[in-house]
Amino acid sequence: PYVNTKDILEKASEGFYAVPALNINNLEFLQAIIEAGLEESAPVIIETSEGAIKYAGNGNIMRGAKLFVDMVREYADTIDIPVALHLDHGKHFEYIIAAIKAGYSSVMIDASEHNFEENLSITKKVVEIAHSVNVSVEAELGRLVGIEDNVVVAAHEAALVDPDEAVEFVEKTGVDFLAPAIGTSHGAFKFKGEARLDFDRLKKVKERTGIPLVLHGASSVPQDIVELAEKFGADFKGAKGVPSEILKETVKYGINKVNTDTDLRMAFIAGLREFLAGNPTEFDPRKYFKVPKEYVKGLIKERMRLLGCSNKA
Ligand SMILES: O=C(COP(=O)(O)O)N(O)CCCOP(=O)(O)O
Ligand SMILES: [Zn+2]
Repeated sequence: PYVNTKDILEKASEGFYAVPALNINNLEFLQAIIEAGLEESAPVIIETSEGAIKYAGNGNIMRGAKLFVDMVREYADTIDIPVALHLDHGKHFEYIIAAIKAGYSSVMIDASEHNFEENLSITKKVVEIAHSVNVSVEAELGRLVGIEDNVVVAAHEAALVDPDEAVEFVEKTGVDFLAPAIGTSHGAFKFKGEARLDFDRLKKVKERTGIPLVLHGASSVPQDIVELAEKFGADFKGAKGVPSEILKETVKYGINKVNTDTDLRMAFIAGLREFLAGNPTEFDPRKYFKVPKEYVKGLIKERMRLLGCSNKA
């Protein structure tokens, strides 16, 4: 069934596990995600960024949002695992309102580049609107910056979440789940040196707010996938993600939604490059997208098990 993201995440928070939030831009990634959820009997959170909505709607925001709601609802209403659709990194009202109008389960208002007061007032406004039509809301405190080479430069320190602000922020905005910046960053090149996240801040935010928490920039960038893609012509030199054991630690300290996009992209491109190299005569997308989808599905199933949401549907 199609559910509210908040329902999935409150169960995860109570059960001390996490659910991957999986980004889509097209049909194939959605298919891989749904199949993985069914095979793992796990709850599924699908999310689309503003860029994905623009891409699917060819620039028409309402069309893009409606396309994703229709695709996801058609699947969700015909299977027995809970499925939610979330707007990821909503920064502009036209996307946030379009997502709410189209029928998204939840929206993120990402006002983290503003100062605390402005982030708070913008988030409060979105929560009032979204809650009036039973849509749940995610917000972000602090900014996504890698903790470079173990030296947490003062500037980065300032970018990380301030646990003292988190309580006031959650109380005054009524936000349903929160993304505290603890040292991750988007993409495949997250750390130059050793991967390090600020668990101390994470623990404090969880203790003080008690609400479901979100980790952005959480992809692991598995080396075997990187090597497979490079074997068939990719150049991902220096790619490094969040090691699995560190990801597991974040769940222990209160993370319940784990944003995962880069890993899906890496699995897909590795599978696609491998298949195309071995099948020069193939030109049917239903054939040449099959192996990439299998790689994406396999990675998602592993991640569901790592995060503890398998058999939690
Ligand atoms: O936190 C993440 C993904 O983190 P990852 O890169 O570690 O997978 N996300 O919110 C996904 C952001 C995708 O945005 P866009 O479609 O504009 O590229
Ligand atoms: Zn993100």
